[in-house]
Amino acid sequence: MSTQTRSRVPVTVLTGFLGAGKTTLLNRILEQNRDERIAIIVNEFGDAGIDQQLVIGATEQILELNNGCICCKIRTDLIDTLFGLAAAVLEQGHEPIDRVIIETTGLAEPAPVAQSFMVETELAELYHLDSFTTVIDSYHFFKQIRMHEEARKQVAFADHFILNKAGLVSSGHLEKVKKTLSDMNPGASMQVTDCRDADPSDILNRFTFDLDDRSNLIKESRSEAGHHHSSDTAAIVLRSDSPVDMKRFEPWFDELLDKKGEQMYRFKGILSVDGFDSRLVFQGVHMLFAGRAGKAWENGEKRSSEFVIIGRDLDKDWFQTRFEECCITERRVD
Ligand SMILES: Nc1nc2c(ncn2[C@@H]2O[C@H](COP(=O)(O)OP(=O)(O)OP(=O)(O)O)[C@@H](O)[C@H]2O)c(=O)[nH]1
Repeated sequence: MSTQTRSRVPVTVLTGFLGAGKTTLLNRILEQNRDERIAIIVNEFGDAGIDQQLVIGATEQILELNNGCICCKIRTDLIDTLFGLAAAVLEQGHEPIDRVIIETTGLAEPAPVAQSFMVETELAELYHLDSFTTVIDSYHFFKQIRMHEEARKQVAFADHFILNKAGLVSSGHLEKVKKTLSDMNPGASMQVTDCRDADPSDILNRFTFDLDDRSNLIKESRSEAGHHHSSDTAAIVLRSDSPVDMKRFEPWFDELLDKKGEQMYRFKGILSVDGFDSRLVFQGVHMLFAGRAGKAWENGEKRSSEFVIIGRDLDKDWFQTRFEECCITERRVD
């Protein structure tokens, strides 16, 4: 490793399809590396800032690049953010940061992130791309690579794979996932690790990413005439300031998973539930989901709910109407 390499700030990119386990892995790294000053850059698909609320233990400011995919119009925002971080240290005397971790949206193509470092030579003088770790949802893997070009590109671009959710699949299934990954990207290393227990030293300071090695993929991505997500993929955000009535929400949600689970690639919600003093946080991928009690509402704090769904053929008006029907807009007098 050259002296120049050591003096540059390492940048780790966490990619992986929607719901693969990137935020879980990021939280694990943050919990285990409390001594480091880590700048976190997250970006989300759609107009929703829920991810920021799901990242825990972050000591640093989370820089969010919203309203788009990192590979589309906001690539300039990423470059500006990285220059801004460096300027804060070099020109404004802020304490130096030890590393940057970028968590891309599950629908991001990774090539344009690397391209920023290739094109912006000044950026490459300040930062060193450490690795592109792609988190694999072992359970939904085959469905995702069959249906989504973005998932295939994330596999092709990785220099390291984390095979997550291995506990949800048989050993035979897991072997097939491994074989497919090494056929698709023979050079990348892989490990089977639950993101909740991952050892950050397996992911950070790998310095295995080689820009030259990926230059063909980067060129390919640039030469594609415009970049398109699977045309029917969209994010909808449902909001309400009225408390959610769980007696109405639960049956609707069950019906939703049953009838529209296939179309719902990813969903996350933070709800203000009638009669509960804490937020209800839930999230899922297709038909699999989990919920928990989140942060308590402060006295006098404005309570509201947000439910984000990324999927295909989603009729926003229908979802919003049905969601509002689950909320208590006025007290009924029995
Ligand atoms: N069973 C199981 N669930 C997991 C594991 N890792 C993560 N999850 C769950 O999978 C869901 C998605 O995890 P996230 O870490 O939010 O995934 P993500 O890749 O950040 O999702 P997006 O940012 O929406 O693309 C959450 O409900 C997690 O609790 C795992 O190893 N096993």
